[in-house]
Amino acid sequence: MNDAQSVIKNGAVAIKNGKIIAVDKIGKIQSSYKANRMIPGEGMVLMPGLVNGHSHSAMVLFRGLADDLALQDWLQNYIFPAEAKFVDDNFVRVGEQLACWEMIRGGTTTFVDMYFKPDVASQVVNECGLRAIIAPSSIDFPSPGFQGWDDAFAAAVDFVKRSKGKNPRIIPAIAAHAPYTVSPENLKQAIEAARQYDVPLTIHLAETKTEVEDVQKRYNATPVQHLENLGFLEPRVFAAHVVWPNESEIALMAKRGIGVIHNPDSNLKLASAFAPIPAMLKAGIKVGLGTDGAASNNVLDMWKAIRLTALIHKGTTLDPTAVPANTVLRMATVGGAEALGLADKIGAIKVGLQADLIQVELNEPHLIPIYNIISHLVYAANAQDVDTVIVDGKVLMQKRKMLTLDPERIRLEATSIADRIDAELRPNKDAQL
Ligand SMILES: CSC[C@H]1O[C@@H](n2cnc3c(O)ncnc32)[C@H](O)[C@@H]1O
Ligand SMILES: [Zn+2]
Repeated sequence: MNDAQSVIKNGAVAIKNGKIIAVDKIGKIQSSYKANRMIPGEGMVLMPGLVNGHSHSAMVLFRGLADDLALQDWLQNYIFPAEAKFVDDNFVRVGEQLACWEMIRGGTTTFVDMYFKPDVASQVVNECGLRAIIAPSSIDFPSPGFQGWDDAFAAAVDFVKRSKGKNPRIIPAIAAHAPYTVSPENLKQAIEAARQYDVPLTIHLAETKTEVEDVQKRYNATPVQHLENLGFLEPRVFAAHVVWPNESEIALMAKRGIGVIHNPDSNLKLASAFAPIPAMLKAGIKVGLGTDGAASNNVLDMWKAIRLTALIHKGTTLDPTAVPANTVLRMATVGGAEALGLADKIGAIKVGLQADLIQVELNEPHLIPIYNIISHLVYAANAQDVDTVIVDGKVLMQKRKMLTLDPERIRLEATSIADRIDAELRPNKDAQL
């Protein structure tokens, strides 16, 4: 994922103080460096860790709770009520641990968490060793722990002020839910705070046709144009979904330099439609990939997002070259890093970048033979093939064994929370079965 997209056979990487200091053939690396620790890589590909640009991590505890619904019905009638009832510190602690376990297992090394209880989320991220943008989310009506926008937003800004620059792996950010749930005045507050504290800002944008119609009716503008009218669009902003932009909005997003995070699984499951990714890439928009939360996916599996991205746009455009394999792999790594404003730190195997790397095993039958490694990573590999995960030079998983989290304890705690949710939401579950 360097500029030339080079593939080095029998390569090696030297890491010092969490950074990549050399990339070359193994012979050259071994003759130039003496390592305290060597991680073997025979039969594996070493690649940059995956960048999940949009998730609501702790929602893993709502996985499978409400399927086969359209976004507004899903949110208003199932997810918001469940969040009001169950999301507290313990829910986020256990949910975040479960999400981090799933993401490390599948080779994600950086993720964006747009959710609640950012201090709890940050503690889990700090302990498990991943890299994250933690974006506590504000919305105009009551959300877990808050009455409405004012107190939620004040707490989010307080989190940003307290945590900025404290931990190089945790980047605080501002998040406003969406143009249909946040007033124009509050959207302006959000971008002003992001500017004042020099942090990223994320938002759900143009996700459904209903949103476009609603925003048009209320503000006499389509969603992206509405944000432009508020002076909201600039390179620190990255928007999730953007399924329904018109041509002039695509040009506008490119001109303003905002990032877009494509979430194909969620867009298909909530029947939102297909985002015009080929047109956005052609316009020069920085496009990354995300999973969205596990209540609308239902897994935090970037390989699934990669595969879907490579396939669906061929189908919608009737063009097999619409989004080629190397472009999709770029979107899942360095392209995502660019969209999040992190390309100076992560996304590629390049000297000077942080050592956020994964090893993918190539010995399973679905990966034999190998003519083209990029083809395999996009069209054939899956999360179970990830063998080793390294972030900032620290090994978080090796030989598929989690080194920084306790899966057995997480499984027990997650199951016990889910049992309580199930008992409250479906008291007569056994009778239904
Ligand atoms: C205030 S941001 C967190 C908020 O967003 C909800 N959410 C999860 N997925 C989506 C989506 O695809 N579109 C809009 N909102 C979504 C989540 O449940 C939280 O309440
Ligand atoms: Zn989302």
